[in-house]
Amino acid sequence: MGRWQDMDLEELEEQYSPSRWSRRMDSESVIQAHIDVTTAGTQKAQAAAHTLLHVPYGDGEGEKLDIYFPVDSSETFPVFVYIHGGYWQCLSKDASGFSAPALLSQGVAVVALGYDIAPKGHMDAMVLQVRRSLAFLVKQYHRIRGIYLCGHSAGAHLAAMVLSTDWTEFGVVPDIRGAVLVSGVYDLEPLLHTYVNDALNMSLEVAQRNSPILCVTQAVPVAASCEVLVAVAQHDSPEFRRQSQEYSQALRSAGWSVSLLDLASVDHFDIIEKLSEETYVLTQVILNMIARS
Ligand SMILES: N[C@@H](CC(=O)c1ccccc1NC=O)C(=O)O
Repeated sequence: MGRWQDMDLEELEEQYSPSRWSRRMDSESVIQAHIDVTTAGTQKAQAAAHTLLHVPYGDGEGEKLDIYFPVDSSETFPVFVYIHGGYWQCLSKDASGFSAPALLSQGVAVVALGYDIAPKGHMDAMVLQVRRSLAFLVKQYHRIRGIYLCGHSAGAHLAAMVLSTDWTEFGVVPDIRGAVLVSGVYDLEPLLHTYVNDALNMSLEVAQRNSPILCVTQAVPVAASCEVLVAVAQHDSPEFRRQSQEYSQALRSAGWSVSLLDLASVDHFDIIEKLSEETYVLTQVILNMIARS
């Protein structure tokens, strides 16, 4: 595979269309199945768990989050914060609670973040929203014992941007002990030339200042205690796989503690859907990460 700069537009669009790389279903079906499975999984989780839904973390309509409490929530508990994907233009927190059953049973709370997707939301605003939602959480809930961030696809991009946050203006430094970045995009520039940018309407400047690979911060002692897991699917496109490799390397070079997880036999969608299963390798890796720190 050549450099993205040398690809023609058709090839670039193919590389940045995750659904075309699934071996399970055709493009349209795999996206529909993803929406169906994550929505149904979230409804099931909400029916079974003690929850606080639609908690506002700001004044905006889309600035809401859902909290799923673990079975025994009398003490402090670790919190798994999930940021959904959908190329910053689809999906919502209402399809973001499917991992809760597997985590709640192990004493981990789950928070599903909402943010304003495009065309209402702009890239700068989405990044600010997820940062503010974390500041809100730690100010509001004192029973949090460590935050474990997780994002899928576009959500992994937003989670990665959280890692490069200068918290001074937020009045609080969240205790982020782990980050699980699943099938993400860390350099937005190639997207400028694809259909993905039709709704986002990013300029080169916006794409660059919101590209995690261009704003990797030197790991400070507090960040060194934060473990980063960059996960990518065997059936992600070569460009998605390259982005994960390059971003994990960039973080490592800056002193972060990073593991690159190349997950076999999954694609861009079931790599995250399977977090509903307790025995799935990524679920186990996340639970181990939380248990260790
Ligand atoms: N049009 C895209 C859709 C897509 O990328 C997507 C759909 C649902 C959830 C996550 C996605 N990818 C990244 O955020 C595709 O071809 O797969």
